[in-house]
Amino acid sequence: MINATGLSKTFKGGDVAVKNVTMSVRPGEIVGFLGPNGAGKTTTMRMLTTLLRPTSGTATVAGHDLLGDPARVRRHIGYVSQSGGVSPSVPLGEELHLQAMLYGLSRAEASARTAEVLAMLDLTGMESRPGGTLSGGQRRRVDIAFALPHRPALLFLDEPTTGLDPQSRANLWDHIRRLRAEDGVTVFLTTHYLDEADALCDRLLIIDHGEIVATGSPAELKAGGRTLDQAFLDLTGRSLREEAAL
Ligand SMILES: Nc1ncnc2c1ncn2[C@@H]1O[C@H](COP(=O)(O)OP(=O)(O)OP(=O)(O)O)[C@@H](O)[C@H]1O
Repeated sequence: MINATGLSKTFKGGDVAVKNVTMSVRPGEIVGFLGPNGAGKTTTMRMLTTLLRPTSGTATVAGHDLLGDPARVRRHIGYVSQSGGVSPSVPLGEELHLQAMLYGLSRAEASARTAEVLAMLDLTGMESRPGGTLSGGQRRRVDIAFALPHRPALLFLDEPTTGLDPQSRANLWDHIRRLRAEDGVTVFLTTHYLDEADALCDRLLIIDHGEIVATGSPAELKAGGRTLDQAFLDLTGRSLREEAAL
């Protein structure tokens, strides 16, 4: 579903954010992308979702060439950014319907798909609620709903549960698992929560200073009786990244 070879990104001014990343995600997997602050997760995700052009490297995403055919890649993926995109004042049913039409669905198809997507995220009956009236957990479910009208095969989630309480996080994990089980959606997500990576993901990729430093299932990374937190710190060190960057 994702095959990337040698992906790199150097920003203007010479900041090398991602160095020679080679990775793959198989159809139907839920893969977690972990790394300290500033490690290169969002930059990699933005390249894989066509939002940022790699400085070098190639990738196939959802069956299409990232650099040669980005429009087709976009048609087959969904992307939920860290900040989401729910309007605080527009009723969410209206906004989702509009979103579906922007993806090219007819008015009737958009209505049917809106109802379907709201049901998938347990939001049925909330169509008339503006985003500003929703709880944090509901808002994240709406963010995901907005990424689904065109039935993407691959969903990118950038820190989907940051700021949610434990109940809302567990609830969102259930929804992500359901998307995979019932619709066959492959999921690639970033997270700083290692319990989330452990509970939700089939496989983890760990990035540090722009390079992949480990890959494996949670069980593989915990081999030798380590917790995932210990494994993460062993692989990426204990220095504080934000302070180091100052
Ligand atoms: N537009 C930009 N211009 C210059 N440097 C950038 C830009 N965007 C990101 N960077 C730098 O690239 C590096 C990787 O950033 P990125 O946002 O990908 O990290 P991250 O792993 O997603 O971090 P976090 O966990 O804090 O979200 C950082 O050093 C960051 O400062």
